[in-house]
Amino acid sequence: MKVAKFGGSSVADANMLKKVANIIVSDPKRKFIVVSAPGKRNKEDIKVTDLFIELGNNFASGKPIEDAKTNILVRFQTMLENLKLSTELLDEIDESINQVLHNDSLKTNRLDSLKAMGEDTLAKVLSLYLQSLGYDASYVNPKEAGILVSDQPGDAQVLEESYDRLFELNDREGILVIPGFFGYTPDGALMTFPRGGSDITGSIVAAGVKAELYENFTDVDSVYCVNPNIVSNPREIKVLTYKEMRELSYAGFSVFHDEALIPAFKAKIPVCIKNTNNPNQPGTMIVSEREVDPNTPVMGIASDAGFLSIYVSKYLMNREIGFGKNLLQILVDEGISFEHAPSGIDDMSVIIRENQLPIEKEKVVIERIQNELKVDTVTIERGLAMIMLVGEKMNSTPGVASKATTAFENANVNIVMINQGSSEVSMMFGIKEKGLEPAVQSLYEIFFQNLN
Ligand SMILES: Nc1ncnc2c1ncn2[C@@H]1O[C@H](COP(=O)(O)OP(=O)(O)O)[C@@H](O)[C@H]1O
Ligand SMILES: N[C@@H](CC(=O)OP(=O)(O)O)C(=O)O
Repeated sequence: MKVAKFGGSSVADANMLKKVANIIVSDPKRKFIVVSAPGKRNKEDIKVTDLFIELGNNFASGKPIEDAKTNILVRFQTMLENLKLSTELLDEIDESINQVLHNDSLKTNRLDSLKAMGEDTLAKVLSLYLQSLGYDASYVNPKEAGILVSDQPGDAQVLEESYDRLFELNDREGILVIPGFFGYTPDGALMTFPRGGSDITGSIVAAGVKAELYENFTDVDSVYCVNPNIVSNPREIKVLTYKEMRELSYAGFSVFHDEALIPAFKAKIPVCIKNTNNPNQPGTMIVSEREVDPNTPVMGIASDAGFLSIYVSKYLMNREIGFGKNLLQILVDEGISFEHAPSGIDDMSVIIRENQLPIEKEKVVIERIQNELKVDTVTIERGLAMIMLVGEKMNSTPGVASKATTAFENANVNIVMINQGSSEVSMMFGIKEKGLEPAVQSLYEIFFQNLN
């Protein structure tokens, strides 16, 4: 049996849901269906999850919630009407919103309960639609499915005991439609995964039911070796390893959530990324091992903006036992997670996502580093972008770094930092944000343009 997950773009409106239903029923092995909340119908549109977040934030700050609520209800109303389904579900959404907003025991995870309603409602809509077409389909809530998670609002992690519970879904008849993006703590509290986390649900379900394949349907024919919004018509990737895909997603390939690889990887379930608008295309397979073409040691170029670097220097830092630990401990104390920490003899940089260290918090962090670590210099540089080259055999192929630096030079982009990943499959470059697009385009040209 297969697990098929449909992302926000695949369930954005009634027309897309018709395509989704056709895909599901065209293969009887597609028994376990995981869905996102309706995503953007066009570039200017707003994702339903973002509407729920707006509603929750407005409520928390005492602002009116009516506009966001109306937008959500209209979105589902249009969908239900175009699918010729009853609109009774709208009263249920309205009622659920009110319950969540006025139940004080939900204070710590109220936003999670709201965010989850997008996927929850969509799963109900899709199962009703499949039933209206005459198929045996049912909505299965993640609690009923057995998805147990840690008590971390907006950042939940699956608990191991989920997998045995999920396996029991194999005994159920018909097509099972499960909302993605959330699970429940053992105490019964709803928690969401990080943003984009329906991919994670799909992977957990695939591992739990021991699926033969996890199909992840999105809006592109395949994973490309570079973000298609930066380079037009880039080279398609046919096969990737889990490790390569995880590195690439972590560093900016938004097509698949980086945390979604692990459950599938551990259970050895192959993943296939496919296009809902073009389902007959083979898509991209993600597997344990692949043959390496010596001409393409670099499989992909990932990039992301919105980073900052804390640069610290101190004479004889190399001789001071525990310096790195103490620096990172300050970040732990301040609740800041870091991404990379390249270091030299007398200096060390810590790369952090800008949203982890808002300007208001900067002063405290700098003062603590100065006072507690007695450093010579500490500076913070914002507006950085990271570019990651990824490929399983990249680091045993001579000349990759030199080709990459030539590409930066050709684009006239200065490299602020270089870090070779310890995983040996990636090489990272830090640059100023404004150089991101020219640098990525130049790297693409040097590594991929002349390949067939
Ligand atoms: N390297 C890449 N290959 C394919 N798509 C990419 C890549 N990098 C970024 N993307 C973007 O990811 C999008 C699909 O991811 P996402 O919007 O999360 O899909 P979904 O709505 O299915 O969850 C594509 O439309 C594309 O713009
Ligand atoms: N709807 C959630 C979860 C998700 O996976 O969405 P999408 O499939 O649109 O990336 C979000 O927007 O974060």
